[in-house]
Amino acid sequence: MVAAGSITVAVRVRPPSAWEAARLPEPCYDTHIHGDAALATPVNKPITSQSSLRDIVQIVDDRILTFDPPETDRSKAFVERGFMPPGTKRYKDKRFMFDKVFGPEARQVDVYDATAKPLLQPLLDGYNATVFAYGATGCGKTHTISGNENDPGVIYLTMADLFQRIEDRKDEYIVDVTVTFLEIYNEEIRDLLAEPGSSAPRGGLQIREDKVVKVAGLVELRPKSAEEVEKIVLQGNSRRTQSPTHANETSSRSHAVLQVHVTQSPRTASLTEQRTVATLKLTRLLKFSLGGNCKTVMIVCIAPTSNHFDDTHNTLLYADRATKIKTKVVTRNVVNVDRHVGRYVEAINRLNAEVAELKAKLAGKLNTEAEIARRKKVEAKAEVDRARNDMQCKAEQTKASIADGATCSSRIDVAHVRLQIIRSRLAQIESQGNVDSLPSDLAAERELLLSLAKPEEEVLAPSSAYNTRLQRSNNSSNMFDAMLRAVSERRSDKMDEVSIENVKLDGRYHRADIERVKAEAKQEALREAVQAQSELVVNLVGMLGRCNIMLADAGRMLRTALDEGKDGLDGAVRTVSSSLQKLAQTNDGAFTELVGHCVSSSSLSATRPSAIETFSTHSFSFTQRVASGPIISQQAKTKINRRSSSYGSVVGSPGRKSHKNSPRKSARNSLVPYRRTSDKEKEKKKGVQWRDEAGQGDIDDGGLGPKASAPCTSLDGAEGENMPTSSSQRSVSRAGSESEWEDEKTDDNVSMSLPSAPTHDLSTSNGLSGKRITGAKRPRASRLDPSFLKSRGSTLSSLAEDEEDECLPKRAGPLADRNVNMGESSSGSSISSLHIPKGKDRHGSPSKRIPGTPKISSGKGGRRRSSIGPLRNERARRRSSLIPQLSPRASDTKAGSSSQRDEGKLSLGGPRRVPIGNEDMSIRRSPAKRPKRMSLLAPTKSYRQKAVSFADPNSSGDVSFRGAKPSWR
Ligand SMILES: Nc1ncnc2c1ncn2[C@@H]1O[C@H](COP(=O)(O)OP(=O)(O)OP(=O)(O)O)[C@@H](O)[C@H]1O
Repeated sequence: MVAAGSITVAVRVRPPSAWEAARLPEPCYDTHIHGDAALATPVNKPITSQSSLRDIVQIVDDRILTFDPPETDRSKAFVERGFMPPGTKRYKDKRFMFDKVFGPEARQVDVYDATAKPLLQPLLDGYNATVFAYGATGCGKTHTISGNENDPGVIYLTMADLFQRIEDRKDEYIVDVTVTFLEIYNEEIRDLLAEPGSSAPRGGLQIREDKVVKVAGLVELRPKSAEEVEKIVLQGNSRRTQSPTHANETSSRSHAVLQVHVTQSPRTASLTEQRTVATLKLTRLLKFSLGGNCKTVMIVCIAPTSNHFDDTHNTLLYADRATKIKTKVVTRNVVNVDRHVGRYVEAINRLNAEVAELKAKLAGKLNTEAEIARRKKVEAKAEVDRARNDMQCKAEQTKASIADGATCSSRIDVAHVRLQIIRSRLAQIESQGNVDSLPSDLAAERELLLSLAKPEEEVLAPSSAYNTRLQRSNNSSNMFDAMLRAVSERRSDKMDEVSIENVKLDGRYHRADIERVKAEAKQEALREAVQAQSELVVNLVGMLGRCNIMLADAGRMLRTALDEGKDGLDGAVRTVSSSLQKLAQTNDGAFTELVGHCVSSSSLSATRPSAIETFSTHSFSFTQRVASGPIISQQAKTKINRRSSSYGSVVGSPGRKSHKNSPRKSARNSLVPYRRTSDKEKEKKKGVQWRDEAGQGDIDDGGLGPKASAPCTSLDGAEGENMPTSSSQRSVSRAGSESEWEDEKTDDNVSMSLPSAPTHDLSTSNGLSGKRITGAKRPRASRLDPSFLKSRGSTLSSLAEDEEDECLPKRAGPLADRNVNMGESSSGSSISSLHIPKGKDRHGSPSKRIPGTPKISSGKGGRRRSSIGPLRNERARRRSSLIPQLSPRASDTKAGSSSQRDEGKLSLGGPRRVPIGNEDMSIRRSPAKRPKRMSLLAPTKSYRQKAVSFADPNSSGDVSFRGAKPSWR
């Protein structure tokens, strides 16, 4: 409800017409009006005496005007009004104030904005509104309300604005607009929208007044736009009754009323519909529109010149009085329409249509939302795929480089470790005095170590290829990390949280994958290094072991020859010399291949002290286990370190007290890192079993007796009684004793220190399995016995004969030559020995026992177990320390019998007798037996495939290491 108020009164002063302008004394207006109502440029004409008109309206501001203002020029005032007695008011000089005053220059839209426009919103809210023009003839009412095509008036501007607002609220309301247009002339009402010629009631249309004033029979039109309304108005105006007046050639002689009915109802209609009804437009007819329940605007039109002096004066007086009119409270026209049952169908249909319309809108909206969600999903997936591809491509690009870097890193680490150990040993050597005066062996070792260090130093050099590749790899790794970071943290409006998380996860996966590749590359590089190192160790151990055998045999041979007298000494010396020379050459070959340097060139200078004279023991110890195996307890380690001063103790072993008395055992233990404590008892037991089973056999101790030290001589050939008792010396004996190469098989010491290393086929060596005589305290058959060597093809003899025997295949490599005691002996020794009749050699000649060699006993009572036979009896076999074997099967233990031995036909199938030696052993008991032997000396299958034999094809057991060339650099 709008509070009570008054009629809004606005005054519009039209410009002077052309006629008026011609009679005005001076160009006091910017524009003037021609007879056709067009504005014309004023003519600057001088004030003349013919000027008969004057301006009677002076606009003070937008709300105040002065009617008939006084003339400031007194002479001119006298001319205009003549003599006026004193006290008489020559001019009206009356000031009026209205709600709005428009001057002649005001545009149509200015008038609309200040008058009709404020009524639109109340109209749509259900309030009545009326805009009407008031004024004398020819003062501009029609121009203001209707206007013309070129300058539409308030009606057009109002309707245009109304339809626009209806359009804006059409989703909420149903708005119905109807228009009627009538004129009132001579108290008769004529329908201006009725077609010409249509019948009209005599005396005009009738006004019926109930709650509202209505004209019966009026044509109602429903325009949909302002343009339609404009056409309606122009057409209606053309049908108005016109008659020229003195002031207006086209003067409308009637009052025209354009009524616009706006009915508005909400779209959510119910059984009771609430409608707002409002009516807009004009003049006398509008009883309820002027002083009733209506918001009214009166536009007062006046002429500016004295030609309409009285009309203007009266109009202003009337308008001034209109401002004093107080309207009653304006209420909103709300009508509750109770529908008739018959209209329910209409309402339902409308509602159904509305529901369908809303459903369609909702479906469209849902479809749109679904489409948007789908599109976002596709875009997010594309973004994720792009990120994944970026990471995948980069990972593929850099994986190889990063893996290569990891390999280089491992190799550099290995070189570090190697170089550290080499330098440590060098420091030990050099701490023993001036390098120029070092004994020849130390000097040779030093030179070897220097050569060994050289490639490692090259690897560690900052400009080395490994370091360069490592640096390159680090760069690639850094770039890869940066790329992962960038992609993982890439922000895109197209990706949701899940997509971002997926990309991050993918980044973490690639990072982990790269780490896996690096770890695998490192592991592989380290594995290769360990493999190369293991092969080297195995090869060197084999080579060194054989050297020791050679040296021990040489010492023994010389001692024996010395005991026999001068005749034998010369031959022995020559043999030993030749063999040692050969040994040194082959070792040099091996060293040259291994480290690129041989030991005999510079270190053996005449100025240096001879190693033979100066050597006492090896001065360094091994602190690392070479082989894998059970972890040695700290206590055991302590013992090892305390004891392991021997060059020969290449493998740490738990110390045992029995080593003091059994250097061979210590040697065995040095290759067996783990033994159970029960071994001790078994060793004792085995010591008893050295006698033959009949208890009649002599233990061939070489005359030294049970208390003699092992015949494992030191390098200077010292015999057991001269063996050092210190731990280091014992170690030397452990390494240097031939007996340590004997095969010892016990049930509980099968674990070996080098179980997986590709071992050379030492089992094929004639001396290690079949010919070695076990028993640390037993003097064994000397291989230096010329006849023995000749007949058995033993080490030194074979080497000595190598020079003469051109038929022997040449060793292709230095490491192959480390089988210095193989050669032809392996091919025939064990086999031929099997059938040696008692007292005869392999060629059937009567065997001649050489002093110092074990007796080959014959007969029951006097038979001695041969310590040099290709096959050993049970005791000998059980003491084979270097050849771990599986426990002999029961069948093996049953196969042999004392009777067989009594007959001198020692069978491979004898009790606990295991054939060790040539693979092509013709009397091999059973092929199925051989794979059972887990001998260190038995090559693994893979190694066999790699190995190439350079031995006599007949000596199938002589498998050299040529094929297993060390590659640890
Ligand atoms: N503001 C104005 N600007 C320009 N021309 C105007 C203006 N007002 C009126 N006129 C011109 O004056 C003349 C008379 O105007 P109009 O016909 O509107 O008068 P009226 O008040 O309607 O007269 P009647 O009552 O006789 O019909 C017309 O030619 C019209 O074009």
